[in-house]
Amino acid sequence: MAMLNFGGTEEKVVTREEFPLEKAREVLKDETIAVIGYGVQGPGQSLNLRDNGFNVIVGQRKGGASWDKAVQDGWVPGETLFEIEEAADRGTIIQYLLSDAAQIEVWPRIKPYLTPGKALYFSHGFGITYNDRTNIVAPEGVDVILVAPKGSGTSLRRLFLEGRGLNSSFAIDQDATGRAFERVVALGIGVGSGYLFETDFKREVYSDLTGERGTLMGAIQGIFEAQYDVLRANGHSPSEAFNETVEELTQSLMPLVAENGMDWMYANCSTTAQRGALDWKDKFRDAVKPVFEDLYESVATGQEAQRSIDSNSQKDYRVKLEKELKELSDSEMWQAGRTVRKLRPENAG
Ligand SMILES: NC(=O)c1ccc[n+]([C@@H]2O[C@H](COP(=O)([O-])OP(=O)(O)OC[C@H]3O[C@@H](n4cnc5c(N)ncnc54)[C@H](O)[C@@H]3O)[C@@H](O)[C@H]2O)c1
Ligand SMILES: CC(C)(O)[C@@H](O)C(=O)O
Ligand SMILES: [Mg+2]
Ligand SMILES: [Mg+2]
Repeated sequence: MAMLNFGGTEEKVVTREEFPLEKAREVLKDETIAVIGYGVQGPGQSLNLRDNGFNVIVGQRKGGASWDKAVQDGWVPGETLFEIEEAADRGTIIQYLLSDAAQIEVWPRIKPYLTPGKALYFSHGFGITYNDRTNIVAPEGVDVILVAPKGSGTSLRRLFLEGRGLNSSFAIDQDATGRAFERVVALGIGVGSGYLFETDFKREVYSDLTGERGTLMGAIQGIFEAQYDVLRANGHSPSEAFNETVEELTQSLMPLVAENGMDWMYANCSTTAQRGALDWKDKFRDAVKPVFEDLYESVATGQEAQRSIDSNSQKDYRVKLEKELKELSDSEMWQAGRTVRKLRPENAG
């Protein structure tokens, strides 16, 4: 592992230069990787692994949309696509990529196939960290490892096809074979990661739950709504409110921030924007920091995990969820967004 300096703190990371694909293929040459679940991460990881030359099979319950998608993606029933139990039986590495709620339900059917020497792989620390609530406890003889891509499975695949990669964290919870490190790093490279940084299951789940509830999704939507509503309440048109809140951010500023950092953006906007952004950023930070502290506390006490488990186990949860998602989708802001996206020159006509 390479020691790199991240703003003054030294961290151990794995890069593709140091651990190239050929090395990953060599490490996993005798393994069968069974990807269980073909939802969002399942397709991204399994297709990248397959295209990278690894021996991959998919396990998915038959008869639903995910099974059909797997067939469309070239997985062949009876050859590379199986029911969950059969794939778990055939795999030497079991990538457990069912939804976190389904992992709890299906666990008793997976456990018998975790014979000594196999590896159990997760992309989230949820099941293991909160095992007092999930009952997911791996047998002693198996490696328990994690590669968590920091982004959607959809982007993992898209970036791979563009010759790019999403960064991932990796962790080892149990090294039964002495090979857990080479296995986890080889898998991290194989699924199409950019660089890999080290974590443990608990820190992965705490940071991931914070991030998705915070700046990645929860907080950003809250900020969008607040600004959009204030602009609309003050007589601005939906077009003006949407462009000033979302479209400019995603189309113009964030690609520049991705390339160069927000520090560069602050140095490369108008002097008027620069003065205002410098003056207002601390007010926003001070307003939301207590919310982030509450959020982290709620993650650390297990309250967020319990809420997710309880919600997902309700019989009518799907119906209620659809209703909540429809409200978001029907909001004026996201309706306006659909019109704005249609009007992008690349989509128009
Ligand atoms: N969605 C992402 O992009 C993303 C990103 C990073 C990490 N993760 C983690 O990866 C793992 C997989 O997440 P996902 O979002 O890809 O999952 P998902 O919600 O897309 O579900 C995956 C599969 O689970 C199957 N499934 C659901 N309920 C089932 C049941 N009761 N019995 C059998 N199969 C069932 C579905 O058919 C689906 O194909 C999770 O641990 C998640 O936290 C997801
Ligand atoms: C893609 C995210 C939000 O990063 C992931 O953590 C998830 O749970 O879907
Ligand atoms: Mg997550
Ligand atoms: Mg995440």
